[in-house]
Amino acid sequence: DCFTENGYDYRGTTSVTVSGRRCQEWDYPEPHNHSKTPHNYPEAGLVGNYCRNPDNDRAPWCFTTDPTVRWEYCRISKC
Ligand SMILES: O=S(=O)(Nc1cnn(C2CCNCC2)c1)c1cc(Cl)ccc1F
Repeated sequence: DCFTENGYDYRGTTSVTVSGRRCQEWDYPEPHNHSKTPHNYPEAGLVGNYCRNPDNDRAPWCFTTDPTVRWEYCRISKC
């Protein structure tokens, strides 16, 4: 799949980052405790560990399950 503009409206199911790391679940604070939770951002589609752009960055991203890498952009093409 692909994302338009900055992916703010991306609601696909990719959950892999550009480096191939796995995305952390948005509603779980491990390994990275963070403020981008489904509770705080109910309109952002923060479901499972799917790549999203809740803070209007330049592309969909996610926190990673690697404790040494807090977040990364995702492996999704621009449409
Ligand atoms: O919980 S967080 O969202 N973590 C965080 C750290 N970097 N990012 C980037 C995510 C992609 N867009 C740029 C910020 C998010 C977070 C946000 C802010 Cl404003 C401050 C502290 C913090 F912990």
